[in-house]
Formats: sequence, structure tokens, C-alpha cells
Amino acid sequence: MALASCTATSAPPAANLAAAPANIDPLANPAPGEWISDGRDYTAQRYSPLTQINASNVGQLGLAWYDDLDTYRGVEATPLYADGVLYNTLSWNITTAYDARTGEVLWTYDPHTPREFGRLACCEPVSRGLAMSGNKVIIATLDGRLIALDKDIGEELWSTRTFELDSGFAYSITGAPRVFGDKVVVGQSGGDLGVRGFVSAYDVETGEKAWKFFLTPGDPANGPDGEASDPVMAMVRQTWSEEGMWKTLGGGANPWDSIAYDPELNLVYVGTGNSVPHARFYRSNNEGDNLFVCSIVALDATTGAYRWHYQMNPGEEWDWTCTSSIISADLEIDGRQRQVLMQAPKNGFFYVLDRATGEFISAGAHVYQNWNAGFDANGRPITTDQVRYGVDPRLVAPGPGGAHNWFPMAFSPRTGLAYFPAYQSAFVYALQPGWTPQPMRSNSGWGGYTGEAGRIRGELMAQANEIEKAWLTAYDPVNQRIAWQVPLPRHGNGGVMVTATDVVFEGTTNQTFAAFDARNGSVLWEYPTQSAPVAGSITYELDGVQYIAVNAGWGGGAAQIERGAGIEMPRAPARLLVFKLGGNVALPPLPAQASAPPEPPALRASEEIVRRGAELFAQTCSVCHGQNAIGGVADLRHMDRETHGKFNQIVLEGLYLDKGMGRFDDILDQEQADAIHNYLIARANEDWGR
Ligand SMILES: O=C(O)c1cc(C(=O)O)c2c(n1)C(=O)C(=O)c1cc(C(=O)O)[nH]c1-2
Ligand SMILES: [Ca+2]
Repeated sequence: MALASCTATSAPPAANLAAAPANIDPLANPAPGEWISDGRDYTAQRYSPLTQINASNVGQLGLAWYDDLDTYRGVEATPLYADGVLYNTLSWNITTAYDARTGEVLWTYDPHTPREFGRLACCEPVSRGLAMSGNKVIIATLDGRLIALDKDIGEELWSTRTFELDSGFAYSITGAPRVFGDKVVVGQSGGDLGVRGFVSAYDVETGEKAWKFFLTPGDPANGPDGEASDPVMAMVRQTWSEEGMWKTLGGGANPWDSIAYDPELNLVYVGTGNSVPHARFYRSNNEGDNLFVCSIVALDATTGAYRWHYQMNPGEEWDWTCTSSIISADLEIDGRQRQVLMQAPKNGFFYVLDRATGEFISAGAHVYQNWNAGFDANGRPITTDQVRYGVDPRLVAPGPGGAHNWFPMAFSPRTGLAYFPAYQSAFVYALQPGWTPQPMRSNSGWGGYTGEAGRIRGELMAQANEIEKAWLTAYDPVNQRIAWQVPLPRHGNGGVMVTATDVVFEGTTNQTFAAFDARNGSVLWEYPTQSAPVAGSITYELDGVQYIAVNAGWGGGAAQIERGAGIEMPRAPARLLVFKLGGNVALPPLPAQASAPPEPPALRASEEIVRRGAELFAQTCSVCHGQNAIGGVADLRHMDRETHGKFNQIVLEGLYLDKGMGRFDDILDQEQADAIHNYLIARANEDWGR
């Protein structure tokens, strides 16, 4: 696709940067050179007022310093900057403070996140960021702790649990915590395995719990929860079937990424995820909207009380989520000044809602989609029959990776455009007949691709592959249209940041970190990073110098999808990269890539055992090791002789626990581990060509 022409919008004058009154919350109005919260300020626009780097000199950007992060896992965090110090966080929540001028490490804090929790993270044990308030840096750990650190020395000030370890649900946290006024608000993950999603708030000074709001109903047999959500649970429960697996698997709706805030309206906006099992047939007897799945829910920031919600996909069953970036702006729409929220969730639409009332203002599709036949007068979507699947496979667009996932979106008040990585995709969904849930594993309820269904699925997947495309998209929310798009090689392009000089920054699957003209998408600068940076970048100013910082670590859900399709790129370990004009530090050469895979052992098991192993692998191992055992953390088709010899010790006894490989003897027995092993031997032999 060619570059579309420049938007006709003329740029309004630059934001007024006059000094804020002394008593104002710094998170509402941070100093221009600082970046002290995930989205930079409460609008979460990821828009910086800094102007030293502009379209004419951005080509002179070079590395000021970098740090090798000693991991090949995805690094998804947006770093933070305050007072000369850059804060970053990695897998297992290892958190580091750097001298932002030199890259010297000031402190590192390791919360010793139990590696067993890696099993529960759908898309690697990532962390999308941290929060700051006054003298504190706050992290949320994969195993559910919220920890406040002294920002100067990295020592713990308080620590609290956000979920109980014996809840029976597969909770984990990958999202960033956020500070809103005097509270820290955090969500959690697990909607692909089985949890009851909720959001909770804590006193920023003490860590004491302020409120908790459940996003799905509890089993009424257990009585009320005594939480902020209790008053709306009767309404919520009516949107679910009487009997359904939501009682056992929790219903999901996890706020695993974006949570936003308006300090004047005193509202917290919670973006919620998919439900579990994904197939509505299994979780709710094909009945109901299933609140608050795939919604934005507005809560009173002080009490957590329900204010309004807008559900983007009633009865969602495609692993779409409404957890993507939630951005506030004040826009003139149809001659009226509106306080809006914007979101481009997985389902392929761009939404504009009134953030005071939740009223649906408008939505438009930015990729090919086949689920939506319009919106009714209340803004409720009309879902096509085409996408409601039974045992017969259905082609649905977008697919479960989403047209826009968690990769942070930015908005420029100057151009009036939102910028995000878009992914046009489709997927084939079908119910697996006779499926039953497996605690603590992936629980989609999808499958049954054998016989005739398998043949149809193969044909439809070929169609799905044809529509696949990726872009950096600039979107005009007022007129609901694409302003421009830059085609990119594949899915998994990174988060976006935009500056007051109309420069957009994004990591790309060209394995570069790149700058684009915010008005028309022309490429201004591209820096080879030896990896595709998926995270959001930031910019800060120190001693009169403007810096740009980004984590370059390819991984997470996008890498899983790519590797599942057999695509892996040569790459270096993850790095934190920091640029400035005239920076002249060079990266070391790309390390030697893996040599030819070792010859696998001969397959001795029956077809039946291999099929059983494939099923168990899909439910138990694929979240880390990829579809069809391709790629993921390690390509299991390429195990060496020694690893084959220790297979059961690794899987059942936790031999590699320190590397993050979970221990599975709670859900797998010897025979099942052997079946998985034989499936992998079969896959390795296919790969070897015999
Ligand atoms: O339903 C959930 O709880 C949940 C959690 C997460 C996560 O925590 O990373 C992802 C998803 N879903 C998901 O659907 C998804 O596409 C996804 C991509 C990524 C990633 O980090 O790249 N995480 C997640
Ligand atoms: Ca999900």
C-alpha cells in the first residue's frame, strides 16, 4: 500500500507550557522535561512538549548510551524519568535506576518474583511499566505484589498483595500500576486461563487497600463480596447464564493493560479483557452480554463505585480485549467541545466516547473486519452472524492478536491525530466438541480441527493469511478516518510517542527505531536496533539536552504469533537504548545466531500418543513455547540430546525453574509428560525433514 497523502488538518498552536500553579498534582502537569507516568500525564497522550529534536535535525540522532539487559525475552516497559534518573523494569520485575546522562546504574531492585508464575503469563513474564509518586517508584510484580521503593536508593518502603495466592485462580500481573492522585490503581491478568478480573486501589503512602471492584460476577452461592462492585452485581449477573463455567473459571475481563484517570471528573477508566472460556457457548451457554467483558468501566476514584460502562463487544468470544491505551483529549466534534476518551482495541475499530457520561460518540474501522454491521442509536454494535461460531469453523477478522494490541498509542493535540501500530488479521474459530476446562491452563474452548472441520479450517486459514498486513496508522478521531499509514513488514511494531515538533517515534519490525513526520508519515530517521522494539518510548530533558529512551526487546504475544508462523529474525539480547542529537556510541555487532539444529531422536511413539501430546502441549506449553512448538522462549524442535535426556526432570521436577521454566507435576503425570515429549520429537523430525 502506498503512503496516503498528508492530512488536511492544520496544526493548532503549540500547547501552552506556562508554569503550573505550585499546588497542582505533578502527574496532571509534569515539568516539560520529565516523564513520570506511563502515558506521561493523566491524559496518557504520550505527547511531549520538548522541541530540541525536530523534523530537520532528527536525522542526527545517535546513541548517547545503552545498557545490555541480559535477556532474550520481550521487554515491554515504558521507562520513566525524573530528576536526572531513568527508571526501567524487565521480566520478573527486575527494576533499575540509571544516571540518565551516562547510563551508570544507580541501583537495581530484584523482587525475586517466583519463576513458577511464568506459567500463568499468557505472553511471557513481561512488565509494561512502573509508576512514580513523590519519592517513590512503584512496581507491580507478576505474582501479584504492589511494591513501593525509595526512588533514590531502591529500598522497599511498603509491599502489599493484590490477590491471594490460594485463590484457586491463575492470577498474574503484567500491566503497569498507575498513580492517580493519592492512590495507586492496578489490575491483573489471567483471562486466558481462568480468573475473576478485578481492579483495586491502594493508598500511595501506606499501601493500604482503598477499594476493589470485580469485573465479573461471583458465584451467588458464595454471597456478596463486600467490595465496591457489590451494588452493581445484580445487574451484572443478569447478563450471564444461570449455569455456566464463569462460576468455576471466573469469567476473566482482566484489566491487564490500560487504566486511565480524569482528576476533575474524579473517574478511573478501566479497560477490560476477554472472557474465559473464550467460547461463550462454554462459559455462558451462548447467552448474554457478559458484563464487564471487553468494556471500558468508569469508577469513582475515591470509592471505586460504578459510574458508567461502555461494552465494545457484548458477548465477546474471540479473545478481543478493550485493554489497549485509553487516551483523554478535549475535541471539537460537530461544533461542540467534547471531553472524550479514545481507544483502538483489538476489534479493529477506533472509539470516541464522552468521558464524563460514557456516551458513544463515534467509532470507525481502521482495518478489514467482518464482525460489525453498524451501531444502533445507543452505540451498541450490531454483531454479524458470521462471527458467532459453533463446531463449524468461522473466519473472523480481526484475529485474537487484535488489530491493535497493548502497544502504546499516542495522540498529538497539535495534529489532532492518534498514532498506533495496526495489524490487519483474521483467524479461524470453532468450538471443540466435548471440551472441558483444565484448571491453571489455557482455556479457550476452541479446537476440534479434525476431519472435515480441519479441511475447512485449512482453507479459511489460507484466506486469513492473505489479508494480513501491518502499518503505523495515523487516525483522525473527529472525522473517523485514517489520515495516513506507513506499511511495515509484519505484526509487532512497537509503541508510539509524539512530540511538539510533530515527530512520531516507533520501534518497527524492520528491526529499527524510527521517526516519522506526524503530519504525513514520511520517514525522517531509522536506526538499526538488532531487534524489534515493542515497548513505548519516552523523551526527557537533562542539562539542556533532549534524550529519547526505548527498550529494544522483541517478544511477547506478537513474537509468539510471528514465530508460530515460522518467522524469527536475527536478534541481539534486549537493550535499553538512549539517543541524543550527535550521540556517537556504537552497538556491538549482532551476536552469532544459533547454528543448525541438532539431529532429533527417532520417533517411536504411536500416532495416537503424538496426538494426545499435541493436545496437552496446546493447553499447557504453547503460551510460552509457541503454536506447534515453534519458537517462543526456546524452539523445542531444536532440543539437544542432553535436554531430551532430562525432559521429564525439566517438565515435572522444575530442573530449569531458575530460568523461568515452570514445574508441572501438579497437572501432568509421567505418561502425559511422555506424550508431550513424543509430540515434540515428532515436530523435530518434521522439521529435520524425515
Ligand atoms: O486476557 C488476559 O488476561 C491477557 C493478558 C495478557 C498479558 O497479561 O500479557 C495478554 C492478553 N490477555 C492477550 O490477549 C494478548 O493478546 C496479549 C499480548 C500480550 C503481550 O504482552 O504481548 N499480552 C497479552
Ligand atoms: Ca487475552
